Amino acid sequence: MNYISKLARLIYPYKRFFIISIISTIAANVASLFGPYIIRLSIDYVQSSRSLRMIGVYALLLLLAAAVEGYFRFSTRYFGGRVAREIEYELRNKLFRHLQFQDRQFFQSWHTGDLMARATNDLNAIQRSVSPGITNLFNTLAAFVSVVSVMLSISVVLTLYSVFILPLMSIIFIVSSRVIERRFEYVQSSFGDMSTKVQENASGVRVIKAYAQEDNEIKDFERINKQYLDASVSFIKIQSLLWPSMYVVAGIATVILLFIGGRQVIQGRMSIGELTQFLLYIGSLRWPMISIGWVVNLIQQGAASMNRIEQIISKLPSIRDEEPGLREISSIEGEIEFRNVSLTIGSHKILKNINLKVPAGSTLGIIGPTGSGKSMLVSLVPRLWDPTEGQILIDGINIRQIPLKVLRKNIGFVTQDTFLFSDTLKENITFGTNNKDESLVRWAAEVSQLSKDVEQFPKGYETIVGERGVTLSGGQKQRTTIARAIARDPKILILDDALSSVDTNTESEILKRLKTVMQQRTSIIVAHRISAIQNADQIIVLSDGEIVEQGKHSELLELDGLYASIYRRQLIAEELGVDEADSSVENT
Ligand SMILES: Nc1ncnc2c1ncn2[C@@H]1O[C@H](COP(=O)(O)OP(=O)(O)OP(=O)(O)O)[C@@H](O)[C@H]1O
Repeated sequence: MNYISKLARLIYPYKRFFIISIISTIAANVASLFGPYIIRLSIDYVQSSRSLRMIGVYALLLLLAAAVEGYFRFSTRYFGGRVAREIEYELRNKLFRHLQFQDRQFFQSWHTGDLMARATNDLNAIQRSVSPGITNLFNTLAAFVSVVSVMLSISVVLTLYSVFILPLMSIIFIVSSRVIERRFEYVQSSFGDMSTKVQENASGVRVIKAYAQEDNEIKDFERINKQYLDASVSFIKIQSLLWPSMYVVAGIATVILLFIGGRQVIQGRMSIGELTQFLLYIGSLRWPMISIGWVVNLIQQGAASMNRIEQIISKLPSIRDEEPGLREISSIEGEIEFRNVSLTIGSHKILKNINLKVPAGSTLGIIGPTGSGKSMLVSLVPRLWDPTEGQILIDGINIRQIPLKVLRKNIGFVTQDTFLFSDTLKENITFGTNNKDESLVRWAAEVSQLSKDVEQFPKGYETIVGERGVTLSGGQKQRTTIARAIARDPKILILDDALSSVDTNTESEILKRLKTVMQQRTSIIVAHRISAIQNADQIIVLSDGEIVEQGKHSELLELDGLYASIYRRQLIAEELGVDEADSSVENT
């Protein structure tokens, strides 16, 4: 579908405003015919009567014509602009909705800055293509029809000359708009690179400072900013060249018409007033003719931007509810089964033939060297990824048949990388639930052992945590995210290395409380420390994407394999008084 028909569909819901804008354009152009006509009358009057008596009347008429035209120009812009803004608003909401439902793979391949550029500059370009773009197209049409018909009534010869010269302006604009378009696209993509850089620097400021990389970052930013500057300069260069060339063409047109028209006046075939009126009409056609090219340019920019927006909007998330087969399920019990599950990304086999059953209400512990696939395995349960082979069942139902909303509503997932919103602690804890009760917040914070820290905060749960929680310690952030997961009252709780930043005492306090809370629920705990999972009903040891050992703590110790060796190392580390949990797993 071409861009104009896409725009027509977008404009349709606001057709009333759009039609008012078009009618106003026509009215404004008709009103604009009166000014030159009144001037002609006044010139001819002065010339023939040699008196200024009627000039006051003509001046008043001129003012009246200008006021009427002004009113309709306002109405054209207001209603046209309103339609364009409404369309921009709709598209921005649509874009945001789409982004919300995209999967992780999508965000891996798109940079934030690029997405930001699309949500701002590109939507703005689409808006401008409607108004002043499309509205100006109607203005040109109305101006051309009304002015040329009056010009014809004054002098056919002069009109024919004008009709040949004036389109030159549009042609120059259209030819150069191709170059403008290319340069504009480059400006847009440079802007995207620059936004990405600023955004990454703002969120990664701690790392940059810790590695003393400020100078390098500044240099790198200056390079990207320079690229943006160069792109913008080359864009404005061609744009600035354009206008003088337009005025040259307009000047030539006036000279030719003055010459031919002058001769007609001398020959008595035309009055001075008529020639003036004619020249004024030519002047008033200058902008509508130029604007044809400008409008083509705006529409091309809008079309390019629409393509960029559609690249996102048309992309269906690969993880979504798939009819048919979707079951009407409103709640789950929590039994989880992995059946021959494998996950391959690119050519990397991340999980290999996982078979595992976690009964409802039980606890599964997962341990294994770093990169062995623990996080990937647990992220399959809320369908953050889908397995490439095999299936995952909850209560015996393939999770692809469970509505995503129901599935995720029943899962409390504490991810490895803690993310907090720059809001209050209370809002962060109740993020996943509509229940904002103080008692719920206190209870969740008590279970996650955050409450004692909050007592020290002057504003308690109303404390703003700063962007991504910068004002909290790593352990406090982790415990806030645990509280957030518990506050949802989930049937399945997944802690992905969520106890790594708390000391072993706090860890055991949290686990003790969780045990009571999670009595009727299923828990999956991914950890590097054996202490976090040793009381689990079942433990699996992952290595290179495979389950290499499975059983209870005592059984795994008896097996004397990978698990037992991790355990021995951690015992030694504990005796030595160092927390070597992570390296023990890795070194094993
Ligand atoms: N988003 C991703 N895209 C592609 N590959 C990924 C992605 N995330 C992880 N991997 C790969 O999958 C493998 C398993 O990663 P995973 O995060 O599950 O390991 P892990 O056992 O949780 O490690 P750790 O203990 O360090 O958290 C790794 O080799 C990693 O490179």
